[in-house]
Amino acid sequence: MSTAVTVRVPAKVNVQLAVGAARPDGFHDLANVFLAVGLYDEVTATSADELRITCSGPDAAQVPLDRSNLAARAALALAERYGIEPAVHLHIAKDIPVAGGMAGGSADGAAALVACDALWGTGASRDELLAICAELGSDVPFSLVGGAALGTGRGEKLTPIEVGGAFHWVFAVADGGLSTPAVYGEFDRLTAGVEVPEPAASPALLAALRSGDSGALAAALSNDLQPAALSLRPSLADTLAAGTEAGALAALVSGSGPTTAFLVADGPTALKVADALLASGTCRNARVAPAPARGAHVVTA
Ligand SMILES: C[C@](O)(CO)[C@H](O)COP(=O)(O)OP(=O)(O)OC[C@H]1O[C@@H](n2ccc(N)nc2=O)[C@H](O)[C@@H]1O
Ligand SMILES: Nc1ncnc2c1ncn2[C@@H]1O[C@H](COP(=O)(O)OP(=O)(O)OP(=O)(O)O)[C@@H](O)[C@H]1O
Repeated sequence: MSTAVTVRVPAKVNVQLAVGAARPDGFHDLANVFLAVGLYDEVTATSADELRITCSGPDAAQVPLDRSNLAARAALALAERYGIEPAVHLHIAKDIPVAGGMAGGSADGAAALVACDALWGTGASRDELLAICAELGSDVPFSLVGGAALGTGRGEKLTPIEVGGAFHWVFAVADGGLSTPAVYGEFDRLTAGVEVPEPAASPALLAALRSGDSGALAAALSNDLQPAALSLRPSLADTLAAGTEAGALAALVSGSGPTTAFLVADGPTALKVADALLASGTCRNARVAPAPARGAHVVTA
């Protein structure tokens, strides 16, 4: 058995987020096309006397260090299932924006699960790990799987999607976060009295992913939460416009926001768009990231 295990886990962007009407349980049925992107957190699990969470990185002060942290919840869930004492120190090296709509907390949950599984030698099957992920949150199973996938139900039922090439992205990190339940609540308010169609994956979008065609993907991107995020944070329209003017093929809010995502033609254009976004003063930071990226995986054991 290892004494320390480090797991690397990517952020995500939703290249399509089709949202249905609110369900009786408060969740929304989705057609959620996830794409993992190369911005990573790393979670290191080390044996300790008791469960302890630490976090480093520029946004570390915004990350809870108690049992509400998704990494802690993942360790507790696995320990309970296998009758193990959750005596582990989980250190999160955080590079994914916090409360940014890029599934940073979900990523840490999936990474902690993989790390504790390896540290404790539980030997849980992939399906068992995925079931625990789904209990932790709607985005957590995708953080485990990575690549690209269609999420149905509340986003937790995954079907992998083949990706035929690399896509280049720029992410504009906003000041402050947006609460995911608040954005879904705003979606409900904006769609009150309107017939919300059943969410369905776009065939053109799936074909664009399969062929690796950036222009076709740009034409098919969509996010039903974008009007809600813009309603709560109108200044995001300026960021979207700045990236488009700088040469992005397309711009959209990442998931529930407030991070905005820009699909670009190639690596040099990505650097140019990132520079222009920073110079525009409409965001706190701009990050370049390739896609697709691998799901949660052990890097040192
Ligand atoms: C916006 C997305 O990031 C897109 O991938 C996800 O849908 C959100 O996934 P998440 O952060 O893992 O969300 P969860 O922790 O499962 O749920 C948080 C809250 O978001 C809302 N929620 C989430 C997922 C969903 N399909 N419908 C919802 O209405 C609910 O108010 C829920 O209480
Ligand atoms: N490991 C974690 N990292 C960051 N935030 C966490 C973590 N665990 C719990 N949280 C809490 O979750 C909230 C949302 O953080 P997170 O970074 O996951 O948002 P998000 O990227 O918008 O999520 P999503 O895209 O899945 O909706 C934070 O404000 C924080 O209180």
